[in-house]
Amino acid sequence: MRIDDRNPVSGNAESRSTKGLAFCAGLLVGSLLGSATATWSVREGLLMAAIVILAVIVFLVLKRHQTSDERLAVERRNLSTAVNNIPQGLVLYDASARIIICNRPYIEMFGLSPDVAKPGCTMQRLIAHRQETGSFDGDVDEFCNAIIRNVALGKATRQLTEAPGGRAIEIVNKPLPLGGWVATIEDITERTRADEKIAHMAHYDALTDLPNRVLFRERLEQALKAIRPGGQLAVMYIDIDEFKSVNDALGHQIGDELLKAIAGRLRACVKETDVAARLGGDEFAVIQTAIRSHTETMQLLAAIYQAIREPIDCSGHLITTDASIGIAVAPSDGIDLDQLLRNADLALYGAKSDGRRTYRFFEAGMDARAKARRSLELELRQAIADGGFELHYQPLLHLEDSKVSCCEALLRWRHPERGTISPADFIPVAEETGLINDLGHWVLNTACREAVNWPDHVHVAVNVSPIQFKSQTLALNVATALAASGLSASRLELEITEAVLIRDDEAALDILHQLRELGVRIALDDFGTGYSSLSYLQRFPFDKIKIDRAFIKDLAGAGASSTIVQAVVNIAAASDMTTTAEGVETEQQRNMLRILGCTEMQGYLFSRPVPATDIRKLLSSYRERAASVA
Ligand SMILES: Nc1nc2c(ncn2[C@@H]2O[C@H](COP(=O)(O)O[C@H]3[C@@H](O)[C@H](n4cnc5c(=O)[nH]c(N)nc54)O[C@@H]3COP(=O)(O)O)[C@@H](O)[C@H]2O)c(=O)[nH]1
Repeated sequence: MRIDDRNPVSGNAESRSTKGLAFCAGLLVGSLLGSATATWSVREGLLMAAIVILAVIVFLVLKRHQTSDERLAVERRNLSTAVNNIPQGLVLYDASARIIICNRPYIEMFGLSPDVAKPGCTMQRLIAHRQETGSFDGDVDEFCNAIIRNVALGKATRQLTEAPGGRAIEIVNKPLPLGGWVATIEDITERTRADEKIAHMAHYDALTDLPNRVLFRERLEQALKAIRPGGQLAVMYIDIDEFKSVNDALGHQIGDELLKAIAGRLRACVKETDVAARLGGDEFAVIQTAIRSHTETMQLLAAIYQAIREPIDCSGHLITTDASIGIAVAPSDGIDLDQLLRNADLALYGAKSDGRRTYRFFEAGMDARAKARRSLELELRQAIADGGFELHYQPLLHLEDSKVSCCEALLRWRHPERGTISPADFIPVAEETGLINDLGHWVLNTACREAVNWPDHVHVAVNVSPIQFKSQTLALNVATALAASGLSASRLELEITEAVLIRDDEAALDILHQLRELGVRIALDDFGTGYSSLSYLQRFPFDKIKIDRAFIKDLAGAGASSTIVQAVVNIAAASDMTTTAEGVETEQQRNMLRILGCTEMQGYLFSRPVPATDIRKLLSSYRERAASVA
């Protein structure tokens, strides 16, 4: 490429000194010739001397010129190297909009001909050449005139344009103090991509590529502003139930896969104008816009539940999942962004409090309930610290001979103001907060210590929450409680619900086997509620099935309860499991259970749960009592 051949460094100083030297030489020769009035030989000598001096001066002048030219050539080369090696394109225009310098990066950036983009070329011609070669799309004169106008006003301009290959180019034109201007041209493709990437990262979740909380709020803000009179939008907060247990049991990689799959399914559920976002962890959210009726929100909810509940294959693990969803609708539940979100959150809290796997629309009063629950949590912590709990025991009887075979330990909270609080009210809060681990530990130790006082053949049953199965120390705690109390392992029965086995939870199964190896008995509690899949019975060889009291209540009715109880009894017997009927309140129920072949009964018919002192008295006299009720 040829850049400006003219020397960017001024040559005036050089020529001034050369002229001075020649002037001095002329004066000297003139004065020598003028004063040559003496003899010829003298004149001849003087002439020779003058010639010699002149020759020396001419030599010196020429030498000086040569040195100056060489220096200028070096400077020109240096300048050329410098301007051609900066990463930016550079064009220096003079005041008449002609190129003084046009560097190589500029020519290469736009794929131009060096024969056109060279010193002396006008800006119009250069831009016209860019148009011919496809790197300029627009009106050449209009473009050039706009820059020239701004330069005349002393104003810098900045333009973004596209170079061949789709690269992003930024052109900055800066007027120079002595006229003309410099145009710097930078390929900002990578910088633009990096900026776009940073902007994307700031607004999208890295794992699922769904909008994150920041973008979710922005979109909600826009959607709220866009609500027309009579229009509505719904905000859904979606919490994946028991996600943590998947992470804990199967590892974070599987957890991530699950979240990605759920994100994909949510994305597929919403329409283009809606938003599906991941707010963090297992929290997702949806904005449903332009709703015309409540039915539309119900339809979207149904679609979301169907999508989430469909089993998901994560690296060979078929995971069944579920969700709690809280919904707030604008404008009825609030038109202010934060208020609407607070209400959706309260609705979610309501769904979780009602046992999860369900949805709740925001209702006035939810705030008060949430506050009450929070204060319950604080009081629960205090009660654990103060020892505000006690265990009651409810006997289980052999249906055959009415002998007490076991007593179930049932937790009671003696609240200083509210009296005894039912475990049904505080166990869910204890599970949510993780306090169940401390409580469960206390129950286990207290029950074992109590049971050593009972007749040897009477077992003690202790409820174990699914949350306790997430702790790696459950089997160790059980072993310690047995050792500390001296209770034989075979007298301890642990009651678990199917929630422990609801996932493909190998870790929970491992713990069950560890417990079995200790010699304790494992009972499947509340059978008949929830999914009640018979596959749970195949996955672990339980010692006992406790049939939920809902079936016992309807035993004498026209429904299918007795058929179901019979089926469970048969399945259990075939696998050497015993059966306990829960909630037996009448003689009729007891008689039917005997006929159906059930092993044990538990219920108010024989005894309500009673304090430890009462159970001791009851056990010491149970022979007589058994005889009297038989
Ligand atoms: N993880 C733990 N859970 C516990 C613990 N202690 C109790 N619980 C669970 O709380 C739920 C409610 O228990 P509770 O209010 O004690 O109710 C028990 C009995 O009182 C009740 N029952 C017994 N017989 C009858 C009857 O004839 N009729 C009737 N209406 N109710 C009756 O049943 C509850 C025992 O149920 P189960 O555990 O399924 O055998 C309850 O789910 C407890 O499990 C604890 O320490 N840890």
